[in-house]
Amino acid sequence: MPTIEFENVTKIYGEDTVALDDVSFTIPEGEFVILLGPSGAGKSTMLRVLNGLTEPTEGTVRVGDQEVQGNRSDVGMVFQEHYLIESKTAFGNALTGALSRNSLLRSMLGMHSEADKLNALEALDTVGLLDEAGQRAESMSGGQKQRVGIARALVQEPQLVLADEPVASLDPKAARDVMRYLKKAATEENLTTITSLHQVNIAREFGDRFLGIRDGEVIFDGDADDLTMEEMDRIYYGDDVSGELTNDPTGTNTVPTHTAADAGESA
Ligand SMILES: Nc1ncnc2c1ncn2[C@@H]1O[C@H](COP(=O)(O)OP(=O)(O)OP(=O)(O)O)[C@@H](O)[C@H]1O
Repeated sequence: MPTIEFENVTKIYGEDTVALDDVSFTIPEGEFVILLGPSGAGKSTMLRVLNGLTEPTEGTVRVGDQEVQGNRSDVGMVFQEHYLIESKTAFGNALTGALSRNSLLRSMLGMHSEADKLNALEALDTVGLLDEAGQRAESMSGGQKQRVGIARALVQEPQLVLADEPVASLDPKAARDVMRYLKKAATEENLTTITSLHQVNIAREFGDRFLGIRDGEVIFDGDADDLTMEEMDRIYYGDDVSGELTNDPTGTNTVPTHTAADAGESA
């Protein structure tokens, strides 16, 4: 699996919306990285630049020794919405991950190779859903559907996995389950994985490394021990406002998305 490298990457939307501001970092192979930051900080843009859906205005993004140019089929994506085909089984949905490797005709005819089928079953096993392989997506829980989404990404045989708020719409227990399986898959396959998350406590449990993004800049780069509550305050509320997270009465530290960034201060 390749190293990821951002070198002085800037992304400006339209005339003057600076989503990424001269961002540089390197992620070694197999690392499980979590992006933290308020709404509008630039996390999704970072993921989109990595899978080639968005082109940087300046700078270079490399996966391995190749510069990212255009959409990549070797990146496994997991989204907040699972985008499963509800009428298909878990197995059928996982198999769609093989589409990018097969011809359109073969795919339309449902002619999947034995290797693809085996891959799909192994991927479902990895996310703990082998017994549910024959169950239709429409009858699965939100957490199970997200795990099928992870299986589908694994069947793609990706070089890296990017997950954009994969547990945002789940309750805390289901969210932990999904993250546990995502981490397990990444560890078993030594997959470099980058996930954006708003649930701070869940993030701390699973991340090897955290990048704190604010106003398009990486203002924190460290592990769970470095990620103190003061650092979290700085990432989510900036240098001016503090104490919001440290005083969180619920103890869940699920970061509200209605931060200053929403009010347009980051644009
Ligand atoms: N397609 C686009 N066109 C114009 N501006 C955009 C576009 N996509 C994002 N932006 C702007 O770029 C900035 C960064 O947005 P981005 O979606 O990357 O943030 P984010 O950290 O992922 O936020 P969230 O947590 O809400 O998903 C914001 O100011 C946003 O409004």
